[in-house]
Amino acid sequence: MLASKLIESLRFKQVIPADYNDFVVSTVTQDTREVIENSIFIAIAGSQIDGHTFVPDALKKGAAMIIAQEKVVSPDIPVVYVENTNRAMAILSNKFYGAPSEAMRMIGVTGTNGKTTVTHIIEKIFREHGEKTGLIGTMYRRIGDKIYPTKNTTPDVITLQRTLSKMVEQGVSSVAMEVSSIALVQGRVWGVDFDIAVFTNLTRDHLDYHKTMENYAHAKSLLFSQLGNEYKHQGDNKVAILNIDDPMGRKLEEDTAAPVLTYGIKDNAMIKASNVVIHSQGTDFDLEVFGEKQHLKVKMVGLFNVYNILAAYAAAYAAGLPSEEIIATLTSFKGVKGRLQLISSSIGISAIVDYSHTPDGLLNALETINDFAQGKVFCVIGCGGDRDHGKRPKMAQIALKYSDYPIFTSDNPRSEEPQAIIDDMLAGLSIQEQSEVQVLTDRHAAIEYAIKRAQPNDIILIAGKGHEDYQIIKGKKNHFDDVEEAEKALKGRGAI
Ligand SMILES: CC(=O)N[C@H]1[C@@H](OP(=O)(O)OP(=O)(O)OC[C@H]2O[C@@H](n3ccc(=O)[nH]c3=O)[C@H](O)[C@@H]2O)O[C@H](CO)[C@@H](O)[C@@H]1O[C@H](C)C(=O)N[C@@H](C)C(=O)N[C@H](CCC(=O)O)C(=O)O
Ligand SMILES: Nc1ncnc2c1ncn2[C@@H]1O[C@H](COP(=O)(O)OP(=O)(O)OP(=O)(O)O)[C@@H](O)[C@H]1O
Ligand SMILES: N[C@H](CCC[C@H](N)C(=O)O)C(=O)O
Ligand SMILES: [Mg+2]
Repeated sequence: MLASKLIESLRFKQVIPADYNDFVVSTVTQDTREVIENSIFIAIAGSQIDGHTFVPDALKKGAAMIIAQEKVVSPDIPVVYVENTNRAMAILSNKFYGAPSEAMRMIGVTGTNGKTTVTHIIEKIFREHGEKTGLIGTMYRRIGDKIYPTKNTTPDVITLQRTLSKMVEQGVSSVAMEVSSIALVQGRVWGVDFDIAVFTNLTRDHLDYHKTMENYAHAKSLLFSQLGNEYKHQGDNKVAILNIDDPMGRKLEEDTAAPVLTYGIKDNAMIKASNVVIHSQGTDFDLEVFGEKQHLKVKMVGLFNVYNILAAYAAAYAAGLPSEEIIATLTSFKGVKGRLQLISSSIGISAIVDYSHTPDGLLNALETINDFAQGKVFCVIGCGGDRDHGKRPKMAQIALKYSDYPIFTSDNPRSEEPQAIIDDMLAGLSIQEQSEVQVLTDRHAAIEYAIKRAQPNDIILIAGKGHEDYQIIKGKKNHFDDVEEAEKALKGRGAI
């Protein structure tokens, strides 16, 4: 595509010089490490560094045009000045990659907890329906069966549009995508034409970034306020899917211009679960769709997973898939790696690896385990470094209240001192309560300690890291896998 054609999509701009030599754009990028001959380099004011300082680097590597919002010195190539380079980046990358989201059914899932789980269930439903699917989220980007690594839950807008265009090329028709609050604020999904937007829940997380719960809630609401405002194509069928047991779900009903499909357990939702019975191997409940009831036995455990299942059902229902087909997938779905992942053993001691790294996630995981535990419950828990400090004392209180043996350890301390993070956790407890906690900064030692002390029928929840196969200590990333650690420790006790 010619540069002049591409930048036509930026309505308000100043191009200096106006009479530049046109060229065929090789790529659009915000990162000088990706600049090649004839690239357009977009300078972004980041949280660490100002991308405008990389302009000389971009020139050296062959950039042929710069998009900037601050004055830059570029004697040889044209500079396009815009008000906001983040917005320009969203517009340009969408156009450069041929607006791929418009060619597929896009399902965006937002909320504090459950995004990864819900997107995986949705993906599975559309796959079993016979479609080629795409998945974008915390664990990876997946096109059909091929997995690509990811840095962010919701990628930057260029990586996102590039991924979507690859999906279109490869025949993907439905995409399930996690949309994080941070991505919404940073405009990483501007220009993405969502058909279905799903809200799971809102509880405390990411306050290091958003500062207040109001900002955090506003961020989540952006997915819904962006939905359904333009009914530009005939047959446009936008739907907002909302958990109305969460006050934020009710609020979003007012924010969105799209038709709403509600789900929940407590209130009178359109898609509703009742008579929920949780056991260690699964959950039974009645699914009511507009009043029509049927009994379901699913393999996923826990009340929160009933919410995740309702959300996924609603998304597939909104897309017009037959109910029997959706239910067939829901009842066979075994769950997602690192989400209440059970490691049972021949000695009757079980470990459960779960990605609960928020107060609400931890509370849900422990309440679920307490529902079916026959013996004692151990809880190995730490909190991530360089993240919201406020959640640390809260998670400590929950671990103490809902487990018999809380063991405080490290999650990913990142740049922080491991003991300092644990001290923040302990600060949430009284002196008496602190004496009831075992502290072992080394996560390997903490898991081993819990498994060594456990008796048959006891359950050890290893919380916070789920699918992660690494641990970041003092900025260094080492291999670490909670499931492997649990299996090793169980073997050490004679389990086969
Ligand atoms: C705080 C934050 O959101 N940071 C994101 C942001 O980076 P940044 O603003 O810090 O960028 P920067 O390092 O200051 O660089 C500024 C600019 O200079 C450019 N640059 C930089 C170096 C260089 O040599 N050349 C160059 O051109 C960069 O490409 C960038 O355009 O933009 C980057 C590209 O889009 C993101 O990868 C990065 O996410 C970092 C890795 C991160 O940890 N983000 C977390 C907080 C996050 O986004 N989490 C959410 C939620 C997770 C969940 O709940 O599941 C997520 O969606 O992942
Ligand atoms: N609907 C839910 N409500 C509350 N807690 C949940 C729900 N679903 C999952 N959880 C808990 O939260 C943890 C994370 O789940 P999941 O990975 O699906 O969420 P996520 O929103 O993708 O999280 P992240 O923002 O970290 O990517 C799970 O391990 C579980 O303990
Ligand atoms: N998406 C979340 C994941 C946290 C996982 C936890 N293990 C940690 O490292 O804090 C974040 O980046 O805040
Ligand atoms: Mg996720």
